[in-house]
Amino acid sequence: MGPVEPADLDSTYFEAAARARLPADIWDFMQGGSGAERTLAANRAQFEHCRLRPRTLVDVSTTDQSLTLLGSRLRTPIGIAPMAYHQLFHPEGEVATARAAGRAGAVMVAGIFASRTLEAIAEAATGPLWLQLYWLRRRDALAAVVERAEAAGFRALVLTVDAPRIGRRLRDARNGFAVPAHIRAVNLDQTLMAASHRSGQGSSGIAEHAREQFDPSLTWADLSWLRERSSLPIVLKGILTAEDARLAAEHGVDAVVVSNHGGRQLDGALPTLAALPEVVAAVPPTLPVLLDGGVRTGTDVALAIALGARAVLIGRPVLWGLAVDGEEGVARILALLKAELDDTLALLGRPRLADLDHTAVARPAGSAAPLATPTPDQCR
Ligand SMILES: Cc1cc2nc3c(=O)[nH]c(=O)nc-3n(C[C@H](O)[C@H](O)[C@H](O)COP(=O)(O)O)c2cc1C
Ligand SMILES: O=C(O)C(=O)c1ccccc1
Repeated sequence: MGPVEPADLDSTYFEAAARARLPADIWDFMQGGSGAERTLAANRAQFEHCRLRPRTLVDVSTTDQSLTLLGSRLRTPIGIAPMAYHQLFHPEGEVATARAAGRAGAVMVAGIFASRTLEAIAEAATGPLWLQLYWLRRRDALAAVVERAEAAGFRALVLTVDAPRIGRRLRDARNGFAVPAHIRAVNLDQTLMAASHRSGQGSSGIAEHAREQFDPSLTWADLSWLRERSSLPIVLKGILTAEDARLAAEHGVDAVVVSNHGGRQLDGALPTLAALPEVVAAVPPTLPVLLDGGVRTGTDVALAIALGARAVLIGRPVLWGLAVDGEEGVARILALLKAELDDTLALLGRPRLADLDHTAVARPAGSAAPLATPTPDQCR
């Protein structure tokens, strides 16, 4: 056998290759964060800051990264975060992403701003699909999408709660970013979408669109509206505090995603890995907590799971893979992350996900002892 494709040794190749292929404004839209991009950087920095405590002389001849999440069997805790308009990155869009997710045995969260129909995505998928929602002023349009998702076989609804409006994305404002006319959020009534395709004054088409169509009056009391319309599990995405985690549990949600939207919403918000322990501590142990934001390696996945996440979602690297080689590119990204996680589990002496607890994480700066219990300041 010859040497392995250097491309498949880590995800940075895909990042560079995607940048070389994409128009500069689409690259900026994808890669960028809000404001000074402090939270975008902090998500990565927090993972860099944490260290693992490997155990030895553990039988790791069999490793296992499979799990059951909201009733679905998954071959990996690494899933695909909801992202708008995959056709910006490849002509097959979400259909290619769904095929790759199925091949990996990974969950895919499709976005309400998907550029392919829910039915086409479901047709292509061979693994579990969840649908992400924004709280639209047009509740009839939201209800229609929920009904179609349920009919198409989607298995959970993921309501994004960190975007009553779009964050100040300076790159998009400078570029006057607008979604190209031929790429459409086909699951929504086109009469609602016009603003997305025009660049606004000192703002992007997406920000203008959200100002028109997103309902910023959403509160906890509105969750019952969604409950009444669907029997699917409900997941809240964008929880960063113990207070909101407690409220989520009290309101009967089925899971939460610790997320700051990949540093694209509130700049200055805390990094997700730092928020994770307090969220985990605030909810019953049976309530799954997921995390996204800056997860780039198998080590990152293991750190998140050790600090209490049941699974992680990957954002931008999936789009790098999609831009580089469609379904095949996404499949390669997922295979790479899974292989890295498999190596991490073996070398860490924790061959199953259930073996990964807070004792696998060291305090920073070389301190050997784990904290007795995970606390909000663990590995800060
Ligand atoms: C291009 C792009 C589009 C996104 N669109 C959505 C969206 O429509 N809905 C949503 O809830 N999150 C959206 N997100 C946020 C992701 O779901 C996720 O929280 C974030 O990308 C995770 O961070 P990471 O990219 O560092 O992995 C988007 C992110 C990117 C990069
Ligand atoms: O959520 C996002 O980050 C995002 O970029 C977006 C895209 C389209 C509509 C709304 C938000």
